[in-house]
Amino acid sequence: MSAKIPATIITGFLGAGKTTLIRHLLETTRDRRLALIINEFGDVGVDGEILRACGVENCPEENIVELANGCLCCTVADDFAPAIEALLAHDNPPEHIIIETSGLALPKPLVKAFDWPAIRSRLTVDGVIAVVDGRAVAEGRFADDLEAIAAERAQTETIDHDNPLEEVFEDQLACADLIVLNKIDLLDADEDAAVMATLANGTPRGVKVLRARHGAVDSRAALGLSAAAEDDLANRPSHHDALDEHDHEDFESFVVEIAAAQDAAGLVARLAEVSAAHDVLRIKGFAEVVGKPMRLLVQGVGPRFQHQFDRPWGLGERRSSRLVVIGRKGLDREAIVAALATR
Ligand SMILES: Nc1nc2c(ncn2[C@@H]2O[C@H](COP(=O)(O)OP(=O)(O)OP(=O)(O)O)[C@@H](O)[C@H]2O)c(=O)[nH]1
Repeated sequence: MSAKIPATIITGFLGAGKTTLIRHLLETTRDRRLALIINEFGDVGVDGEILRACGVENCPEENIVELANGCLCCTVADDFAPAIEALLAHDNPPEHIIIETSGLALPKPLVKAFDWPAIRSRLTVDGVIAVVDGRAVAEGRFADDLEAIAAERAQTETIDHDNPLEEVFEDQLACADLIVLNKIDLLDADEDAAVMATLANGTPRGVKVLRARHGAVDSRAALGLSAAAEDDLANRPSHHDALDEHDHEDFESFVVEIAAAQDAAGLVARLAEVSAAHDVLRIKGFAEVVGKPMRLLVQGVGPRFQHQFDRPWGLGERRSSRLVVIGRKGLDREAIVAALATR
């Protein structure tokens, strides 16, 4: 039998920089044919679009698969396994598969899926990479007490689920074989040192941390870890170990279509305002700006927004402004839609 194909699972909280890291890996990995499986929360394929736009030779379009129906780990039989089958059936099957999980997904159930006979016989988890938003951690948004949690976890089977955001973040770190501390350009030296210390305390297995700006890590350090994570599940504690199925109900997303914006800066200011007022975690999508031949890519992570014109609208392409909004369960959808509709 031929050797198993390695798969790298990229996890990381919403907006941490997973897509940016993958883009960098696509552009800098020359020695093997890659495939991508992208799992997004919400049904606007923003990450898929960004990655397809790279147009790299060693990862042709037919090797980029988007699975937008819910979380990969819950749709293994229906979506994930068939997607793998299809990729491996290509004339030139990939030599390495990169899987981007949605920012709210727990990585461990996906690693477990590699234990399925049909997958296990052909693939192995080369490594789980957790991308960390350095700015968010510096602001104490996810990592105040990783050490305490690790200690508590060692003593008790389960921990009360009173903060799902932290749980997702901690599960991602606990499952990682490599941590990429991203967005260090947004940290001063003291913050950088503090975040590094927090991560060192919060990773039980002494996992290596690579620091990065815009996901720029050496692909030789990120791919080829040979971790065989599917054989090492016991060392990857999860808040959800006691549950058969994890719950996705803590978060929700919806897509909102708005009118063309008068100008890009105005649109972004409005989005930032709405995001802050309604405690939105993530907004991303493409928008039309009146009089502009190019479409605008808009990305917000909490209060920080970025925008750029990413490509011209195609001939005959319907110009629209569709944004996916992601937040904790209970988002005031009506109010958000109404606020975004205001010009
Ligand atoms: N300043 C700064 N911004 C970054 C860096 N890396 C990524 N970003 C920006 O952060 C935003 C989110 O990046 P993505 O790569 O889309 O993050 P993601 O983890 O794929 O997001 P989801 O798939 O929505 O969870 C984008 O606007 C990026 O341009 C970085 O190192 N520094």
